[in-house]
Amino acid sequence: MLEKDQATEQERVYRVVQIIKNEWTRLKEQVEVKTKKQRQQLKLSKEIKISQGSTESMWESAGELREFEKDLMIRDKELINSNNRVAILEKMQAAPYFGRIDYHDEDGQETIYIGIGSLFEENDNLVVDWRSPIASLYYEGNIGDDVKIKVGQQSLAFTIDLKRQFLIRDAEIVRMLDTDNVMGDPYLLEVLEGHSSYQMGAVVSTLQREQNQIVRETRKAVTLIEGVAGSGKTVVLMQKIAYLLYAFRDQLTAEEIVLFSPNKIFQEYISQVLPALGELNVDSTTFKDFMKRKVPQFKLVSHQDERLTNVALLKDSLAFYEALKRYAAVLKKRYMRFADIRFQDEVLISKEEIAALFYGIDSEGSLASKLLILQNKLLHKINLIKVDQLRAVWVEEAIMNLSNRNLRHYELQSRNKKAAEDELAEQIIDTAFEPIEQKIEALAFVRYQSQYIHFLKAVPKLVNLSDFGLNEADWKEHIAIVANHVKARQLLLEDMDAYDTLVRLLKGPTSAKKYKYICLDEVQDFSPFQLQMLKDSYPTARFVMSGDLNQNILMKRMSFEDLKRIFADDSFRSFQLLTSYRSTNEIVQFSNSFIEHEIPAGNYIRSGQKPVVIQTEGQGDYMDYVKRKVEESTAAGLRVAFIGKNYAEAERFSDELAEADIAFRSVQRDTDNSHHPVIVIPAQLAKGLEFDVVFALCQYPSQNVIDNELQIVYTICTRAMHELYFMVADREEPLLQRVDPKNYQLAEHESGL
Ligand SMILES: Nc1ncnc2c1ncn2[C@@H]1O[C@H](COP(=O)(O)OP(=O)(O)OP(=O)(O)O)[C@@H](O)[C@H]1O
Repeated sequence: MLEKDQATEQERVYRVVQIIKNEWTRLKEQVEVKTKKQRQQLKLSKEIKISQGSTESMWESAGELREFEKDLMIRDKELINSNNRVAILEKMQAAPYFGRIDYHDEDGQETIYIGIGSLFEENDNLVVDWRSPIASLYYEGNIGDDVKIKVGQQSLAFTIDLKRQFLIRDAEIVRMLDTDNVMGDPYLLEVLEGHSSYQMGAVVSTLQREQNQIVRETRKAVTLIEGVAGSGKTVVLMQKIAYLLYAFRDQLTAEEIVLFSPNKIFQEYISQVLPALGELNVDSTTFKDFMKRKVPQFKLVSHQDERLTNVALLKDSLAFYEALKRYAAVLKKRYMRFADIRFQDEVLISKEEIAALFYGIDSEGSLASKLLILQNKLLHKINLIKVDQLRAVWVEEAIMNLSNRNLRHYELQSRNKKAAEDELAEQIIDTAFEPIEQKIEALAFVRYQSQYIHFLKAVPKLVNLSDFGLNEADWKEHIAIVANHVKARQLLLEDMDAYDTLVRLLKGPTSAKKYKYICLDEVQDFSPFQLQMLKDSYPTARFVMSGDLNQNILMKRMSFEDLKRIFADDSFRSFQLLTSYRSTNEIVQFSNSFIEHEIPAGNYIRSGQKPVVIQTEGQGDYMDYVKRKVEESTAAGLRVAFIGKNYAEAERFSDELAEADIAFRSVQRDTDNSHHPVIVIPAQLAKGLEFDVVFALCQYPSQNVIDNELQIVYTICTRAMHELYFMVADREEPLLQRVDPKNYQLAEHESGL
């Protein structure tokens, strides 16, 4: 029966693919023509700019220019949409859809096919976009289920008669399956049993019901996707971005979304997910890069010590953020650091005068608005000074120094020597004062760096240092370090955050970008300060965050309490994903030994071999065993990662591997290339990634205490999809003591098997 069906389905695939091809060819031609036209228009608009000669023609062409630019922008949008569509159609030519649902209600029976984009032939909907409301049926139900879905404001109920999944490659149906409740989701299993890859792909055909519900929730201003390792938090976040772009396509563009990832390796790992769904222009960045762009005058320096110091913990905290805000409020009354405004090596308006003007302003508004008033007052003052300067000696000298030709030109224009000289003097003064006015407009009369150091000095009065295990002497010592950094034009990330926040409090919001959605993956690695800062910098933005507070590698920085405080005024919804799709049941069980609190059980999806414990002390040559396993794995096309608890341990093991003559690549920085079948990597850089085979390097005696060791080990183990090897010095290792012996096996070289 299914075979006969397959022939019919294959016929349909051919027909649909032909229609896709036709649309693709047509659209691609259109895009080429449009791009060419746009280039010509751009050239034209440049020429118009150049022709801006006399005042009159300048106004004419400025109007013209605006028209052109408006037109270009609309065209640009169209072009972006067409480009996205071409990308989707290109993918759909190979696999036009992945699912079919037959359903009925009292009005009759319907069949829909679901793919990554929609396709019409006249009024016939040949493929339905996976993000459309009706496509929810595919994710929400199975044969025989009555499923309610929301279409606009309406809630509709349908009964599902058939759920068919396709695997189509190059327009050929490779496999086709009718699924029911009993079988579960065989496709999912097949996908999960496959090998890891260097880049994550889109997950649309096997998105699970609980994931689909998160993807489609759009009402709340803040969404937190919480879940155990490997439960698809990143998958859901990415699919959600694609969903938002579809659901709000009339109001939201890709440029209005920003996606933060924890590091560059991860950024690259997920970089193809959205393009695979036809969304090409979402801004993806790491927080470090984002800050580097915001504070370009400083170089970013990293901590010498991997551990988060108490000082860093303080600077990452909400208490520090609030201290900064309180400090800014005090600045309205005192402590502002102004610089003299100078002209021709002389003080034009002294810092004392500026301060008197500033504190004399009676304003209930923010510090920034008070500074704006000061700015206007200063500009006004400059205007008065300019009038005063009309007869100044330096102006007369400048006129004298002008060539006769220039002078003649002015005299001819005004036909009056006196008026010509006045006009000239004004021009000379305007030019001379322009840089000063620009500085005032840029609020450059505030000494931001000195103000920041002054804030740091005030911190002991604003924060209880002892809450962070610090005393005044520690703090003083730290200020000296920051002052040296500033002198050398460099800052630590947390100083960049605080410095930029102080500048924002002084200048008001300065960012040109207006993000409507801010998406954060691995939110637990952000500091509360950073999150609050994003929230205040983009007050109208909505937030979608995903994270696992069990994997708080960078110490307990973000807590639920912090999140609740930051988003206290917003509608907030958090979801929990409890099933790990990445790792085998055995790996999940083993890894759970490192979680200190109770976790609700998720579903077990698939089985594999028990994790293997390798003892490195007194058990013969374990490196022979490691070498054999690596060779077997790479021969089978599996990717292997040796993951250390920190940079030093990864480096120590790199030496051992090199000695054992095993080919590998060491990844020690987030700009290193991680594309190699065998890598050695510290946990900090492996977050979010996954490998077929993982060796957890826990055999080294700790040289210094590792904070959050359990969370780090949990993260390491949960990077494994199929095989986990846990390397310890011996069975007395406290970490191993946490694991029930029935959840692991010993390496063959030890058990003598
Ligand atoms: N519905 C699904 N269908 C197929 N694969 C899935 C599904 N959900 C998750 N996966 C796969 O499971 C793996 C883990 O997903 P993902 O990286 O999104 O999890 P995570 O919760 O972000 O993990 P971690 O917190 O450990 O980084 C990926 O390979 C992903 O493709």
